[in-house]
Amino acid sequence: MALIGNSFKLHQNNSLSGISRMTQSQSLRVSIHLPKVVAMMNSNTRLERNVSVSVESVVNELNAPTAVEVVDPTSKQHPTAVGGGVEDAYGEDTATDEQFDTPWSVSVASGYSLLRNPRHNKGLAFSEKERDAHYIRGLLPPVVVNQDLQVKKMMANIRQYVVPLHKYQAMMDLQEKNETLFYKLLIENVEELLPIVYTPTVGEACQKYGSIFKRPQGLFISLKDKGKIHEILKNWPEKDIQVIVVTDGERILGLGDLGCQGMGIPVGKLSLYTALGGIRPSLCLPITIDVGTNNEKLLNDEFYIGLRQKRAKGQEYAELMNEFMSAVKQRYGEKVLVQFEDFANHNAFDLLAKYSSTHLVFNDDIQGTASVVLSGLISALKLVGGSLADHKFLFLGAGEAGTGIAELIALEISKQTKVPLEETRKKVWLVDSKGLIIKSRLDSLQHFKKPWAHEHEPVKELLDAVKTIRPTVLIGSSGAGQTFTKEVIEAMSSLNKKPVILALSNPTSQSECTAEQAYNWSQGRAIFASGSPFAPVEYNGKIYVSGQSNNAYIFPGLGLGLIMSGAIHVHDDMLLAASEALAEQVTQEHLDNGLIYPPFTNIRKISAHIAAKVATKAYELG
Ligand SMILES: O=C([O-])CC(=O)C(=O)O
Ligand SMILES: [Mg+2]
Repeated sequence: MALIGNSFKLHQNNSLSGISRMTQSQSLRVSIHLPKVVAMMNSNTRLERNVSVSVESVVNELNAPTAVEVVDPTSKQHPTAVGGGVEDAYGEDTATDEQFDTPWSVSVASGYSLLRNPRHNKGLAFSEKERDAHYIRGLLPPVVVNQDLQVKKMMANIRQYVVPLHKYQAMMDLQEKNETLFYKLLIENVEELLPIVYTPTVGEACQKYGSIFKRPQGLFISLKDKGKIHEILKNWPEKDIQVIVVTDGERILGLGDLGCQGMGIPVGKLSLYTALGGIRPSLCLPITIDVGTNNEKLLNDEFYIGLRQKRAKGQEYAELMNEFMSAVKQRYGEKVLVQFEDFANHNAFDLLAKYSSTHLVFNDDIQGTASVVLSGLISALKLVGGSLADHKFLFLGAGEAGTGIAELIALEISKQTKVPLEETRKKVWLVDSKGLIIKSRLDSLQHFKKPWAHEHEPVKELLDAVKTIRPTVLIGSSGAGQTFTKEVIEAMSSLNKKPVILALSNPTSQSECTAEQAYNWSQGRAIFASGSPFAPVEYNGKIYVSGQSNNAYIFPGLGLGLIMSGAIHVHDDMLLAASEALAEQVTQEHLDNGLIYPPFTNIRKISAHIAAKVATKAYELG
């Protein structure tokens, strides 16, 4: 691995792709040295042989937005020959494509076009020398400013907007004009800007995507493109792609079917891959698969940007997805990571089951959310006491997030106690729209709910389920806002000294309860976290700061670890490793303040830790 053994070299070429494979015996050292590698990816320094990197530099370097290629000089191949996520040192994963087959060629922008190229434009930060070298003298006013001043000005502009959607639009405009500045802004102001480029504002942006649409972002693949998907991938200007986030827009956050307008989600998720995980933007590809929408409002909206037809399903849907998945592997190799995002339950589980053995895929809503919640629970145990096995979990919502989290909890208990999974699942109960999931409902249950059907009398309402199951942990994954009522939280508080309450649904409007409600109704005793952020709450003269239980803590680091290690499959143990790595970042001070997640301000360091643990696990797994 890059820096181990001091026999490697870093080139200033903005890429992760040169990280080469390691043997299994080296895995121990990965866990120690990987953060250094992560740091190096973000530095612009050219490191020659025998350079050692201090641990402090990791944290410093993580704050620089651009990435650097890491190359193993012992490898014969040049990094540009890479087909997938890492250098193909063993010739295993060369994509079957001809690489130079697009009908146009890429040239380095200069002059006027350089100023209109978001990837290379620096605006007023171009130096005198650069203005001469790139033929832009005269195209800019004389002043030369540094990036810090640019950040200061942009933040002042953004703060002037009162409406979050306007802030979102300003951020998207910046991404279109000066990508480097966009990421610097996001990295340096992560807590302030995350709610803008991500949940909750991105939800509203998707709802209004057609009417605020200016320039296309990402790649749109629709039913009309059947048989041509591979050609379409070639139209994308970058050939070396390492992460794809794809949606079909059928279940955007808790907002339902937004069809083609779901594109805001892959775009937002991938900007976090860069800002939170240090992955170079050009390696990231947002994709929306448009198979129609069942959202009547959108179908009748004159500004709707997608296909005006009902959703394709069954064979037609499966064939398009299959063509897509094959084309992706053919074009980018077996090490390209595909993150499924915001698919509806009925497709999400099937797609994951179908492609997890042939592709490097994970479903963020099932697995990413599970990993972040498990991590929060590991930390919560330090506040409430006991081991996971001592607790009882009740979910409202038995879809992707609910059953995904439930399974990871049961798996972790099983690992800790050596009790079979079938038994540990009995610690976990789920309520769906028809009530408690129980044995007598087995025949009519969707397949992903069946493992959670335990022996019990029918219970219709959540409140009654709380009273009869007597959970210590209540988790909302229903997509339905205001479902943790005063009575529900009071019941949880009468059963538990410190009830653990997680209201995971996004955006804020869909949250099962607000932070204020959780603290007020539990008389300040709840250990609370939510999917979308809430401002601190004052209760009885004390300030309560709640954590954000959102998969954004996990996917950038998980993805980075997968890419770095050259993994070709995602294993549940990697998700467990990510959970533990995140929980390790929660300090006593955080816990003393009731926080079960570390603040987002340190997210790049946190992602580096997660990546290191995930990569270590990948090597352990062979
Ligand atoms: O996007 C988010 O904030 C978390 C998530 O995956 C979802 O709610 O679907
Ligand atoms: Mg999602």
